[in-house]
Amino acid sequence: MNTCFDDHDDFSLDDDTLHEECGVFGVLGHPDAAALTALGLHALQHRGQEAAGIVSYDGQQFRSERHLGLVGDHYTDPAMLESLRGSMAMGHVRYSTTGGTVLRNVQPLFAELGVGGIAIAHNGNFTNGLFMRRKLISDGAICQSTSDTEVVLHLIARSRAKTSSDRFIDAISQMEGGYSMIAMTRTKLIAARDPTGIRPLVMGELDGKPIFCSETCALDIIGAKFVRDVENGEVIICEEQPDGSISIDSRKPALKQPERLCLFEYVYFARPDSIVGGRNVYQTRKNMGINLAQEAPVKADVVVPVPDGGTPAAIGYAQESGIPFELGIIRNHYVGRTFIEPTQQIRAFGVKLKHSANRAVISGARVVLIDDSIVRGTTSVKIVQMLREAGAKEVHIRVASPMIYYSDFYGIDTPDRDKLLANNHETLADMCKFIGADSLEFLSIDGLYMAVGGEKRNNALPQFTDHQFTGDYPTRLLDKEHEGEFSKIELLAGNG
Ligand SMILES: O=P(O)(O)OC[C@H]1O[C@H](OP(=O)(O)OP(=O)(O)O)[C@H](O)[C@@H]1O
Ligand SMILES: NC(=O)CC[C@H](N)C(=O)O
Repeated sequence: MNTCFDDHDDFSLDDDTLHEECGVFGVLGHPDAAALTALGLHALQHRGQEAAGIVSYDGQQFRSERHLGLVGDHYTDPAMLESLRGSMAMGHVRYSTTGGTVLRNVQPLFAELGVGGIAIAHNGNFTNGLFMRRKLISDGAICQSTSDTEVVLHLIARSRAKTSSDRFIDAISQMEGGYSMIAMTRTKLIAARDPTGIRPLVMGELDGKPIFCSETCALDIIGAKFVRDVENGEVIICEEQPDGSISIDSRKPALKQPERLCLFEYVYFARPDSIVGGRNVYQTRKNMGINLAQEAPVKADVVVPVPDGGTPAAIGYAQESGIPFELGIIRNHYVGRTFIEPTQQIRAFGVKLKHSANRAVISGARVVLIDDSIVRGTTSVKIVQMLREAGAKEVHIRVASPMIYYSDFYGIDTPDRDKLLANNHETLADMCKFIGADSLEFLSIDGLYMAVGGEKRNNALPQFTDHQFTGDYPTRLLDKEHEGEFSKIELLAGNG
């Protein structure tokens, strides 16, 4: 993870890591707006651990706190929450996809415009962000960050539309890629989801006041009710009226397209207790395990998950196969997610810090090891070795998603294609040999679709965004097509 230096703060589209996503939260009309936002962000922490920010509006002025680090590192301080006064607040937890981990890129981003102040927060990644940025800069724009999200602020500033919400709509209509966004003006809280609906965004309600957030787990933590998903291509504008009531206006500026939510939300990103696209994530992961047991059975003594990601699928596999589920690997919870570390060397070390074998279960056993996904294979190699050292007789790996062949450009930021295990090896047998397992099988794409949506993939009109597995990108990839042209831009060194 880069913390402050600009040699990492560039515009390269591919790096070595498979990043998380971001999480967004916003609330209007509640006296404890900032505290609710801090709690919501805490529930969304799994979506991004680099930085967290909150912006509030107290009727007179906007207040902002943006910090590198975890929500709990900063927003548990009562004085800090006290300073974020006002009944409207929004926040963001970040995992960078465009622009490094430096303070200037921490969201929400804020700008003072002709129409008043506006703050924006973004989960996703624009596939024409660098292209638009170059256009804006040549037109005189002065960029303060290296994040793709800032482009939206410039487009709002330049829009000829009259109201701030119309300007926001005008701005996002020019953007392509994946985005779930929240924006806040002096009077309005706005939520928007890209036309394909790649990233999730839900609407909730607490004491009659609207809330928007990336996942329902952020509603649960504050005791808010789930109202509905923000639809793909929808912009919802909430405004406090003089009598204290809140108007809610739904607009559909984009041409209607079928929704294609990203399958990786179900495979890995979303919290298991969240309801994403109307489906309980835990249940979809269990289904993946059930389908995997049907597709790739094996004779074994125990089903062992790679915790935490592999646990729900392992429960499903065990139930379907009749092989007992055991916690054969114990996870140290004081280590974060491992595939987000910057270098392969540190990653390898991280896996050891994180998992240890439970010898009492493993010794002398034929193990079916279940993981949710294999990206580079780092985790699998280490864990197989660890299980063998703990005395496992056989180790059979079963992966609850298909092989990953393609990079992501919508907010996950997968490693270069040549670092993906499936691209580095000709055959399944080669992969298995590299990992050191006795056998290796992946869930089929139809098995994954069935687990999530109950139907096989409709190849003519796929129900989900699944480019990691299929190479079928639901939007143009303009920045990728012009990749070489964006690499070097001068930037001020330092953290601010
Ligand atoms: O093949 P690799 O490059 O090693 O990446 C894949 C691994 O990374 C993820 O787990 P992560 O370490 O993020 O932990 P989690 O399951 O606890 O979230 C995923 O669940 C796999 O175990
Ligand atoms: N992972 C994300 O959703 C990142 C949002 C935005 N593209 C950023 O880099 O800040």
